[in-house]
Amino acid sequence: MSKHYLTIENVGKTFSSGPVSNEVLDNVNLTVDRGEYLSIIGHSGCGKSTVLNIVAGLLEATSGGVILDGKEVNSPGPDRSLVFQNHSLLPWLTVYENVALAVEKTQKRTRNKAERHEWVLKNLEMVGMSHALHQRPAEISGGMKQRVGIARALAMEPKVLLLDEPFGALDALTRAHLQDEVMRIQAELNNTVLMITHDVDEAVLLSDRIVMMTNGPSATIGEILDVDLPRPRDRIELADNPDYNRYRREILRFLHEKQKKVESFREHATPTQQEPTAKRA
Ligand SMILES: Nc1ncnc2c1ncn2[C@@H]1O[C@H](COP(=O)(O)OP(=O)(O)OP(=O)(O)O)[C@@H](O)[C@H]1O
Repeated sequence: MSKHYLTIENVGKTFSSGPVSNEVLDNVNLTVDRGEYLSIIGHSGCGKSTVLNIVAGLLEATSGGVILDGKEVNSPGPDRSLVFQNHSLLPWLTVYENVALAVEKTQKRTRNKAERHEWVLKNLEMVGMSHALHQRPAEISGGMKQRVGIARALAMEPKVLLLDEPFGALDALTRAHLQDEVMRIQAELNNTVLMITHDVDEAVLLSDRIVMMTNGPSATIGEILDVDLPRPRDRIELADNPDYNRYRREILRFLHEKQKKVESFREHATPTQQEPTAKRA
């Protein structure tokens, strides 16, 4: 058995539609330790969400598999909670009820009614949403909805928190604020986190390691960067930190090189090759 908390082993994924098949992932191998904050970065369409969805159990790998805390992942489960770019709150429920519903589903055996109530309040307090318990999603801002989504995910006490561009739809100031909140919460809870992002600064600021994916088709892990910056991290101070800037440059270099390869492929491809994400089975 792997000593790692989360293991993604030789994962491949091919989507098929009639005679056309699209090998999105090939031989993805990754291990994540307990309490680690790991980001996945890569060009649009390379297969980042596909990796996350396989870990979430929402998609089945065509080859290989995922092991979390010694158990193979075969379906979605409360040990993995997902936060998407666009909130997925139930619009007819209040902020409190949205979190309470997840707590009812996952904590009934471990907490009694009063404890579950306190737990909902605690998680909403952690993300700074205690003032809006009785409002519905339509009555709060995008940043507030993401906060509630994060509270709901945390309240489930997952073994791994899966974040799919959680700040992607937010304006720059709200995003910065929420990133700081997530760092504070992470310092307190030490969750195991797998996050997808397009944002190089966000990846360096939040992560212990950054996984850089190659472009598809048949995307895999290109490089992994260890981010050895002391915590707590302060975005203003980091702007002048030579290591921070070196990490940023390394990611940008990787992404730039991969982009050049795609452009050169497109320039030299014959018309039948010009659809890099779809190939005949
Ligand atoms: N359910 C599906 N059925 C068929 N093809 C899919 C499915 N999900 C994803 N794909 C294809 O897999 C490829 C990778 O998609 P994915 O969403 O994983 O990429 P991504 O790196 O997360 O992209 P982005 O950064 O733009 O969100 C794309 O070509 C996409 O069209």
